[in-house]
Amino acid sequence: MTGMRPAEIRVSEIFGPTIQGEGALTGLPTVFVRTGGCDYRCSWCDSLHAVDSAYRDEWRALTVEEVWSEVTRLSGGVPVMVSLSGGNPAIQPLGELIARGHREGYRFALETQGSVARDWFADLDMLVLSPKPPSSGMETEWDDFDACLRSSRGKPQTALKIVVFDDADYAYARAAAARHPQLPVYLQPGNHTPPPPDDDDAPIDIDGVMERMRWLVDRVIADKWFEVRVLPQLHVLIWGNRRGV
Ligand SMILES: C[S@@+](CC[C@H](N)C(=O)[O-])C[C@H]1O[C@@H](n2cnc3c(N)ncnc32)[C@H](O)[C@@H]1O
Ligand SMILES: Nc1nc2[nH]cc(C(=O)O)c2c(=O)[nH]1
Ligand code: SF4
Ligand SMILES: [Mg+2]
Repeated sequence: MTGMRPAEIRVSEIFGPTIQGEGALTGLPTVFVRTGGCDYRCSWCDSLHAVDSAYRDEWRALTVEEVWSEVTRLSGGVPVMVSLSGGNPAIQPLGELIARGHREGYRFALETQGSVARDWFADLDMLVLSPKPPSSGMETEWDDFDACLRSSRGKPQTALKIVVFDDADYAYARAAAARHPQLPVYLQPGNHTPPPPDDDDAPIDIDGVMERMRWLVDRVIADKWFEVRVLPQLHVLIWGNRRGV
């Protein structure tokens, strides 16, 4: 139809290139497109500025072309990995953006909790499914999670990435891994200090992250869980919970 504005993407921030700080692609130069809005409210979410509607004023409704011009400007036109995160990026119309970037040789990873499935998951290069353990206060609907896996049609590289704070979370991660024996599993120690609204540079509890890291390593070794990978959030070790890195 003529005169219709193309579908808009609700964007909280676009930043980078920085290094991917989490999971299988840790260390890889990446541009982040962080969308605004989430169907979850994890008690320890470290990206509340992309979740809480108190931050709505900061979010922008952008067309694919507008998002794309920021991504290419940031990367200097050189193809790079683009991570679609949020919030829950699955609630945004991102299929066209992925097609646009692929035409220019960019690659796309998506981070989602697995609550909303989209056909365009099959067009991703990497799908990171991060179901939420008990400490988050959220309940996993495994039917929805399985729908996400079906939508991807086995095309993108796919991984499970689970945040662990305590014993109950660890047991949840074990059960989630057992449900999906075909998926590589990444365990990520939780960081307990989400940024207070106006202070990006608030110190994070690195000692706590390191303590949970040592505890997690001990747990997986004691259980002879030898297929798992245990990784801290590298960007948090380097920059704390600062935005834009
Ligand atoms: C902010 S979320 C956005 C994407 C999507 N909503 C999700 O949760 O997968 C990106 C990643 O950060 C993780 N994360 C959020 N808060 C965290 C915290 N306090 N400590 C460690 N990881 C955290 C999430 O579990 C997820 O794997
Ligand atoms: N460097 C860096 N790596 C990340 N990996 C996942 C992130 C996220 O918040 O989704 C993130 C982030 O915000 N920064
Ligand atoms: S699902 Fe992700 S973005 Fe949403 S509240 Fe939980 S950690 Fe934050
Ligand atoms: Mg983060």
